[in-house]
Amino acid sequence: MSIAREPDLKEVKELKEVKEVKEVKEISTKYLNRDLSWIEFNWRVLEEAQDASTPLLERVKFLSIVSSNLDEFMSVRVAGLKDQIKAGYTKKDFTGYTPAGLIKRIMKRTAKMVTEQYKTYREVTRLLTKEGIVFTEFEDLNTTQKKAMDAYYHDIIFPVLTPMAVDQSRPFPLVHNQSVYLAVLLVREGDDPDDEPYFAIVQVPSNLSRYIPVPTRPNSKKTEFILIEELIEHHIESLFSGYIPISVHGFRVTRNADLTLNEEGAEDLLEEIEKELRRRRWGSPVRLEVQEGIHPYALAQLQEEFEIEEQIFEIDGPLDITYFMKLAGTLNGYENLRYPRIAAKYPIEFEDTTDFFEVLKQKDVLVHHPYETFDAVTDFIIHAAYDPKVLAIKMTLYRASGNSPIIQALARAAESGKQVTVVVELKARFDEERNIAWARMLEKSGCHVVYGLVGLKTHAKITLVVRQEEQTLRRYVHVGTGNYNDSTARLYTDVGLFTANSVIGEDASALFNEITGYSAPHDWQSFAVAPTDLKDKLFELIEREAEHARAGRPARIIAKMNSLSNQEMVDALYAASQAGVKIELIIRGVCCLRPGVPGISENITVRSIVDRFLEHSRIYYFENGGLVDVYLSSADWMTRNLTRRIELMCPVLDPEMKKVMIQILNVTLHDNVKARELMPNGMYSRIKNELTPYRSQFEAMKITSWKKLRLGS
Ligand SMILES: Nc1ncnc2c1ncn2[C@@H]1O[C@H](COP(=O)(O)OP(=O)(O)OP(=O)(O)O)[C@@H](O)[C@H]1O
Repeated sequence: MSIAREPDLKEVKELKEVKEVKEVKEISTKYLNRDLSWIEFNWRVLEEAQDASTPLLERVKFLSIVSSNLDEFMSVRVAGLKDQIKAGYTKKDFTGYTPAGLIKRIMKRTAKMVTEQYKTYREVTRLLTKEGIVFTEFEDLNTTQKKAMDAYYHDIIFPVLTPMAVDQSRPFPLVHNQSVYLAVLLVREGDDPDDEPYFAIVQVPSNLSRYIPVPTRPNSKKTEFILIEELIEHHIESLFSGYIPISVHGFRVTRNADLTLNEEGAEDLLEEIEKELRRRRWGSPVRLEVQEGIHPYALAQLQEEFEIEEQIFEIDGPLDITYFMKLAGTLNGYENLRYPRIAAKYPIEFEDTTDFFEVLKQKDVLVHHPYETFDAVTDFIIHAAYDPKVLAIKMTLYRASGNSPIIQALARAAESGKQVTVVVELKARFDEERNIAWARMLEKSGCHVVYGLVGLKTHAKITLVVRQEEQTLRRYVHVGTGNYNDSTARLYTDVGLFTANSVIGEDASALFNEITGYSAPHDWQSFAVAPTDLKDKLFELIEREAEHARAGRPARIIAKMNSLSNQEMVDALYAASQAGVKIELIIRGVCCLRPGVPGISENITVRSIVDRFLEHSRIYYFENGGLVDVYLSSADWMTRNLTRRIELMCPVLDPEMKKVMIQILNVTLHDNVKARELMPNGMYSRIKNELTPYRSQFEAMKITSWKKLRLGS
């Protein structure tokens, strides 16, 4: 008979460790990690670049997107984790990772991704060569071409270059964020070549094109280019007379891009942001990319300067291939290597009229971009700006295009005496500078420019037009899931609702009053707004489905968004799944929910579509026992959207337009070509079924009118 005894100290420790490991396992089997999930998203983008059925110049674009996505990920997410490590933070997140553990996993997976990306780069450039688009090395040019490139170097490049020596008297110069540099090792003429080399860096001018067109060879149809760094490298001696270059390799540093704003203490937010933007250029280094084969001495110099030991990528190809986007966009001809131009339709409701207001008095209009043109939105705002009966226009601006016709219309409206209020989000990441310029320009033309609420980003996309009609004032509203940006609206899928519904109009007024004034949180009639009540409203809607399921009534949730990473939202969905609700999630990017786990999430499926257009619309469907509710929203189900931003969820009340929203979801759910399903292990796999191939974005382009479409559910 064994006698029970207290475990000794060693055993207690072991037991504790086992328990901890078990807990971590339990936690990590329940949730997927946000950053690792993001990496899987970027792999899907890379797969578009690898897909032989993607037109060649589109593959070139996808390669560029992989790079720019990775740049942002490093400068924001990895930078954040490094900050946490520096601050001694060792707690695990809800997916079971400590910052140090997570960074290790991230590095392993991204290193593999970059290797794969450059393999694809080589394949794509090989295919481009076959099509007559050639990146040439200097040595392969003919005499005439060499002469032309010599002249280009001496006349255009050389005058702007600055060789920067690094020695005892000249410390390492400040290296710009994400700019390509050359690291040069030299020996003095006449010195022993085995002496310690001299070290210098040269910035590749970022205001000159990365690729330089080379004159065409006789009787050739080829379009040839040479990379600017190749030209500089070839002429490197011109910068160091009396010295012999022994090695030249590119490098690039990515810095922490987070703004640390003191919004409370800032007297002028605009100036505070400008100041921070200047500081951001010198944020701490988070990643070092070097060209493969870099001399160990040069690498050691860089490592020491940037204090980077782990986040180093050796690149077998040109650094920073984001220039591929511009190249693919500006190459003349080669239409056979691109997706055919999309013939975006004008929404039929507005087709035969110039009076938007008259149409909207009769019914709501829902538009689906880019299949229906964003011109309808721009025209609506221009129409409002010129309409003598319009008294006021209020609008939020998060990211506008370079030469935005909407901004011009707002300025014109203010100049003609209308009350124009624009909530410009100065903190929209990477668009801060542009937004500051807009804000100044709009202010000059007489608009009331508001920067939103302290500590919150205004991410809601809404326009309110107030119009004098006979004896009454009528409100017209546009609410969207995408930015008021006519350029990205051609590439991103989004929905927008135009309505004269008075309930929505009153809520829109109240929302602007909350943002621009001192109004207390509102009792919304139709909206749900973050950070005050959107999350609770979503919980309520999810729980209502669970109630329906428990009572045996029809219960189903379909939610389309870009990312799902808020733990409480994931838990709410798990609970609904366990109550028997059928949940279909269409999530393009990050998803922390692990679907298909028995007892936790077996009623949940998650699919992701990465295709020609960036899936961007946020649409939420609740079956509600048969009395379906459908919403559009600016918010993803991420903590930042639900707690640190002003976000909006608006119901689609018009029954016809509700049907349109459901059709959009149906079309998306039918995809069995570009859709991938998230597996319980966190990996994505292409949907395999016996049905006829159905590529939702291509089918959507064929739809002449979303209003007339009927699909089975
Ligand atoms: N077809 C595509 N597939 C995948 N990624 C794409 C595609 N087109 C563009 N992108 C990338 O998507 C990024 C924008 O995605 P994101 O969801 O962050 O948009 P956003 O407008 O910033 O979103 P938000 O509404 O949250 O502000 C771009 O920077 C671009 O690199």
